[in-house]
Amino acid sequence: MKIKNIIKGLEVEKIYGSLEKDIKGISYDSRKVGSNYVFVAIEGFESDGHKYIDQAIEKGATALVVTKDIKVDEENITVIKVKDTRDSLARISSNFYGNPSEKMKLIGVTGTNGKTSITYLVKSILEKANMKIGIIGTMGSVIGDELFNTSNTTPESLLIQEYLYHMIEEETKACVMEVSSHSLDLKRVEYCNFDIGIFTNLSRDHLDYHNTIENYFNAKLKLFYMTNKCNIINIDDIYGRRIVEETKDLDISTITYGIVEKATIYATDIEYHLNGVDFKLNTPKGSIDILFNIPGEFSVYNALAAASCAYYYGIGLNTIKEGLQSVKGIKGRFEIVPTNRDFSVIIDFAHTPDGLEKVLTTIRQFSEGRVVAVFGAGGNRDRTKRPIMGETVGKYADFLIVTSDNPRHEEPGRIVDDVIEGVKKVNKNYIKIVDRKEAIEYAIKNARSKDIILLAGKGHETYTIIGDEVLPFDERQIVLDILKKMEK
Ligand SMILES: CC(=O)N[C@H]1[C@@H](OP(=O)(O)OP(=O)(O)OC[C@H]2O[C@@H](n3ccc(=O)[nH]c3=O)[C@H](O)[C@@H]2O)O[C@H](CO)[C@@H](O)[C@@H]1O[C@H](C)C(=O)N[C@@H](C)C(=O)N[C@H](CCC(=O)O)C(=O)O
Ligand SMILES: Nc1ncnc2c1ncn2[C@@H]1O[C@H](COP(=O)(O)OP(=O)(O)OP(=O)(O)O)[C@@H](O)[C@H]1O
Repeated sequence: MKIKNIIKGLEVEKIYGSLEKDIKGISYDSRKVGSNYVFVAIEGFESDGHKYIDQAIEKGATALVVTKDIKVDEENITVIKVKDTRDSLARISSNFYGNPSEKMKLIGVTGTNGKTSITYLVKSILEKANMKIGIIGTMGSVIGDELFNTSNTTPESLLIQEYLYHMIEEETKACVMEVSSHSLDLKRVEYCNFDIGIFTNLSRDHLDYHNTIENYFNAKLKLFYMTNKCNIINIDDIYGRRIVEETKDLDISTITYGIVEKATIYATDIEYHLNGVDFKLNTPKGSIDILFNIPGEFSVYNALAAASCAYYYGIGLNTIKEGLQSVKGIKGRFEIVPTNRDFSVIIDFAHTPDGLEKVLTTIRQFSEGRVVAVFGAGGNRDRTKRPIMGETVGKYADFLIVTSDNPRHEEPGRIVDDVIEGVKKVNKNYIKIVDRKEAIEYAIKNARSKDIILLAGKGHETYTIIGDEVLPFDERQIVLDILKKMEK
């Protein structure tokens, strides 16, 4: 594609050199530049892409997108100066891949908790309506029948556009994408043509990045100004109500969902049990009973969000029911590990104070024995939430084993101590076992009849991150190995 076509719609300050060159690819990482590429120099948090321009040229870049004045051989290298290279990366990536989001139904899901769960529920319902669906999110990206692992929940704009392009090639009709607050702030989803935006909830998280809850909220709010057709909002959440208020003059539809406040789509007759939750799904076009296989009130909210999306697309109640009921579980979300013992083990991805509260209150509803929590907090991520997580778990669990969870570059024992600060305020029944495998072993070896052991934080992850190393760590397998060892 010619440079002049790639830069269509780009807000350009200055251009040096020819726009007639053919471009074979785009990269914002000098190490990944190939022959006849555009290199986009980004001023990041750790480093500055402008420092790597020589390397990018050596590797074959023939065009540069920059924010700073630079000196290069203008005969051979085209230089495009812009105000914002993250925004420009999104624009040129979308152009390069033929603006794929305009050729499909794109659904964005944002909020602190529930994003991944909702993407899988939406996929299940739309598939029952015979639509081929792609996913972009924490558990990787689903394109056709393949799963591609990504390190971010919402990848960089270049990768998003590339994935959407491949989805179109696979004749995918819709894509449901988790939209993190970081991605909204860092313009990864700019120029994505969203049909629908879904808001789940907002609670304390990522303050290492956003500093204040208000900034965090404002980042999320951006999505609801980007959608073209419909915003789907959890009206029981205080921030959900703010989004409805702030966007009320936009020329798009709003569907609210909830259990408490008056909503367009709502649940009644809710009956909770350990293996799921039954409820009546009410819509302006009628009601239907749902037997949902993931327990907890939070699951009702996730199901309502997915049902609202399907409802907007005119999918009938019976198909919505079929789609919701055919989800037997989502990996690492309230996943019950089969132990064949008189105690239970549940793996759950809860890693925020709110997520932990939701999963523990759900367990509390059915527990006949003790609730034992094995959990920790991630390293190099929001430190302020650690004691709050500790206090939350301290409130709801009978016994706590505080351990590691992806320490990254931090000293694991110190992270555990940060969590224990909060635990101590409300509960004295805890121990510190920094090694997570040993912590799980302790919980299982000391389990009593009817105990429910919650392994919180890792969810679907089958690895642990220590320093820069990603080491195998599959809690399902670890539990089974410990049980086997105990049989000997
Ligand atoms: C804070 C943050 O989000 N940082 C993201 C950001 O990095 P950065 O801009 O700071 O990059 P940098 O290291 O300073 O480098 C600047 C530029 O120089 C380039 N470079 C660097 C070295 C070199 O040799 N050559 C070169 O060209 C880099 O490619 C980059 O373009 O841009 C990078 C490229 O897109 C992202 O990978 C990176 O995400 C990091 C890995 C990250 O961990 N982000 C987390 C916090 C995140 O985004 N999380 C959210 C939410 C998850 C949740 O909900 O829990 C997510 O969506 O995943
Ligand atoms: N609607 C919800 N409200 C509160 N907690 C929830 C909700 N849905 C799920 N959870 C809890 O949060 C955990 C993470 O759920 P999920 O992966 O769907 O959220 P997420 O927003 O995608 O999180 P992340 O972006 O960090 O992956 C679940 O394992 C569960 O404990």
